[in-house]
Amino acid sequence: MSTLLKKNFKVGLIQLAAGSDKQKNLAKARGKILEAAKAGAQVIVLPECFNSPYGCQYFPDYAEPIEPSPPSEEQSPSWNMLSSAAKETNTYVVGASIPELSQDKKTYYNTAFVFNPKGELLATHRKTHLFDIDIPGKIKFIESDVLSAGNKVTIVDLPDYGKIGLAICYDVRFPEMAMVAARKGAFMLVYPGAFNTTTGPMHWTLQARARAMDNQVYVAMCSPARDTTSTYHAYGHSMVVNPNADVITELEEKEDIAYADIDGSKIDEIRKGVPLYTQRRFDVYPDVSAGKVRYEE
Ligand SMILES: O=C(O)CCC(=O)C(=O)O
Repeated sequence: MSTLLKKNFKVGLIQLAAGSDKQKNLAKARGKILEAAKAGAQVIVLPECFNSPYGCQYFPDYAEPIEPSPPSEEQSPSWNMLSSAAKETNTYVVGASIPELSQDKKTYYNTAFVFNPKGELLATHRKTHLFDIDIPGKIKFIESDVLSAGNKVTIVDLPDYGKIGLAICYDVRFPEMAMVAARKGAFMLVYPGAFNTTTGPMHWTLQARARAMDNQVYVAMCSPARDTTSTYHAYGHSMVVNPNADVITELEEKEDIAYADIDGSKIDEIRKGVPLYTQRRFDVYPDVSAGKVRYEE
């Protein structure tokens, strides 16, 4: 019996390319959830922006209101597909993410959902750090032109397994979020994310391994597949990293599903060998997970 994980399980990361037809994107995502469940995955993750192409110009057209909850099929076909696929496959589904339209219809967010095997919503995470970057000659992307930011660290208790930390893409670059989730007991950090062909080769694997190494937890990064006919070229390379910061599964750039066994004893073994959790010096520096942290679990 492990300290953080009640039961070992298989995670499945679905790397798919979303095109311009939302209905087709949802049907494809649903089919892949069924496929992953059939292959034995008990926790299934979709990539950032799975119902729409990735880009500020698309978000308003593909956005769905999810409040009041539960939204009707007409209001949010994406929410309803995720809920019914989780129920049908008896799995946890991290349905991440879609552009969300706020209830007052004034604000857009980039929002991920977690459903339990009964199809009930356990949590939502609104991307907290918006992807506003400008690397001259390479990539400029200003998500805040259209989206607003979420305002919390999200920790989700999966009753069969334990707690996961959930954040989206650019959020991975802010180690404080990961630290808060890990120190509050998360065994795995899940990041649906659409890095690109500039920042992906530079930092995708490094970020995943760094968050795993610093926190001695599993890290799951789930990307869209690369579509070179689209306006944004996703990096792909969905991967799972273990608590020793080893990449234990990694895809290429095309559509595929990555599977990995999540084993609680591995976390205990790594933490026993390198006992960071008993060696931290909060008398020398502050504990970012203590004091004023806005989080939800
Ligand atoms: O951090 C990066 O390099 C990419 C982030 C990104 O693509 C996103 O937040 O959607």
